Amino acid sequence: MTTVLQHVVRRSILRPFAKSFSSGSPLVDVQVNDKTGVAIVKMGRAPVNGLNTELLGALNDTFDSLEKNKATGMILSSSIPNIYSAGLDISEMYNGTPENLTKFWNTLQSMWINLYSTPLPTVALINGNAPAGGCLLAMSCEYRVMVGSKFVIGLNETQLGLFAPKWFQDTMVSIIGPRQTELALTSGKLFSAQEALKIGLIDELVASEEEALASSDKFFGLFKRIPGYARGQTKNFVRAEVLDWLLKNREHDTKVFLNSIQLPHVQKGLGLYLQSLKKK
Ligand SMILES: CCCCC/C=C\C/C=C\C/C=C/C(=O)SCCNC(=O)CCNC(=O)[C@H](O)C(C)(C)COP(=O)(O)OP(=O)(O)OC[C@H]1O[C@@H](n2cnc3c(N)ncnc32)[C@H](O)[C@@H]1OP(=O)(O)O
Repeated sequence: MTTVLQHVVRRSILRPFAKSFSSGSPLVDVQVNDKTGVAIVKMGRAPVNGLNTELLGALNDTFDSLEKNKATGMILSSSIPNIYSAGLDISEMYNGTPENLTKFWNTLQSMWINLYSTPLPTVALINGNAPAGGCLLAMSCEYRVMVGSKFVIGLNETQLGLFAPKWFQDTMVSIIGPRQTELALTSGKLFSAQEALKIGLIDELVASEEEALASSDKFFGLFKRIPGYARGQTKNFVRAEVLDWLLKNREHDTKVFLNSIQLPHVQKGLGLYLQSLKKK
């Protein structure tokens, strides 16, 4: 039997996410809680939320609009069952022209800079697998809640014959430290939910989206009495080192990406990996 309290709690979690806010893209759904001002942003690019130029651009525009429209917080999640994001869309990196590869990489950099540095409090509600770029999205938020114990998360780039760029690596170092990051990245480890919780890569593991929303509410509640400017500046200082590297080295980072990704053996590896995914 549902108690009155359970009913009230359930209603307060589920009902208020009613006001839609157009992201301007069919790939990103945004609902703003009209009482709290918290936005829930759901990626919805079938089949696996592969991060292509279009989805990355749509996310970037969404983050901008939420800041401009004075949202009070953001939950980044997915509307695709069992998938948070499969990471960068490999088809964008396979056989791409230098122009398209550059545009793709620059859009990824801009999206990350915006997400990582937003003054809004951010929660990743990880309701599916989150390899590589999917893990980067989650790690760039301030708090990570995974729903269900069957999913994996991590930077598995070396398994594809790639390496995670320095800013991906630094983002992980800032969460689980250099020792665990080195171990995880050199082996391309995908952590189970339990392992991720133990190592601190996620903050909570819950059984349902309802619980995850309640955890997010609790996280946002921490800042109720904290002036936004003080909170934002503090976040800036904590994140400055990781962020500044990319801000100062964008061109160099793009060159490293372009030069490495176009190497014949790297392209061959990507082609084989894509084929292996399609054969499954
Ligand atoms: C040495 C040189 C280095 C250069 C270094 C410079 C910079 C670094 C460059 C890049 C960093 C890379 C970051 C990345 O994010 S790479 C992406 C890594 N992602 C993965 O490895 C995940 C792969 N996918 C999966 O494991 C699974 O798909 C899944 C997410 C667990 C979901 O499994 P499920 O069974 O539900 O789905 P399918 O596997 O059947 O997939 C459905 C469909 O989607 C296609 N697909 C899956 N993932 C991707 C992807 N990342 N990109 C493009 N397409 C993807 C898959 O092929 C299927 O396609 P189909 O046509 O068969 O429907």
